[in-house]
Amino acid sequence: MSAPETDKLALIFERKRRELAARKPLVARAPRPPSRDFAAALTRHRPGLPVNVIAEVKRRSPSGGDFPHQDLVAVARAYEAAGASAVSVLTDDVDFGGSLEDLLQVRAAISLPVLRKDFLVAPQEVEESAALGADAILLIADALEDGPLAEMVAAAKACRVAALVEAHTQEHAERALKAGAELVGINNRNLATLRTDIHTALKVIPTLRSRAKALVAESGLKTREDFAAARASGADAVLVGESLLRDAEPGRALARLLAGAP
Ligand SMILES: O=C(O)c1ccccc1NCC(=O)[C@H](O)[C@H](O)COP(=O)(O)O
Repeated sequence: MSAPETDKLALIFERKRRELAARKPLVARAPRPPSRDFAAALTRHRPGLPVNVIAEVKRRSPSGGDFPHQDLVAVARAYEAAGASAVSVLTDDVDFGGSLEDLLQVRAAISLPVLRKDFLVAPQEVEESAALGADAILLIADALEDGPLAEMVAAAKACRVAALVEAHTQEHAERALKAGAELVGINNRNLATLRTDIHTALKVIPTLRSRAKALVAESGLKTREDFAAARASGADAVLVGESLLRDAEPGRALARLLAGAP
């Protein structure tokens, strides 16, 4: 494996640290809106649905290149109509073509809880995300040391924004719990090599079931069988982006998966 491939996550985090050091603190332009309950959306039992879905919007990704849908608000509205439980918005610009403005616009257009999916490196960014109106943030255990991870989980609790703490291995999932995480995501994508294997989540999630408030299987999920396997492993929700965004109609693609049609 080439160095850039093996080091993708590390490179993103190095860039994020440089960006944070070079900018001024973000100030919200409007009062923080009442937050929407992300944890409840992940754990709500919805009869007839295979699993709760956090449906993702992004313009591109390092592994997937450009996606055909650039109007993220329209896609998010279609996800809501199709039965998504929450929406994830990539706010990283360089690798995903996103922004905080996207997050605000998507949130204003729908009534579901919205996850800020980014590569946050410091408690300041947790506080900024909450002030700007994110209902939830993603933290990546594989890339954060124990101290900063625990500080960021604590910052999220203090400013009442839900923290979904993601890990790619059992070891990092244990670190996430030790840091105080209540919502844990197992990412099937190895963020060093970018390859996905859904068995990653299927193996780790059952070991966490009694220790987390909600569990999420992330990345590489494409079929209703994948959804059912994630649910059977103990996942409350799945996080799905690319397989929906490759469809000419992402909302219809989600509705088909939730309804079980081929
Ligand atoms: O998706 C990438 O290429 C990627 C590269 C480097 C860091 C993170 C990356 N993706 C973040 C995610 O894990 C996904 O956006 C998310 O879990 C949805 O996955 P998918 O359904 O496979 O789009």
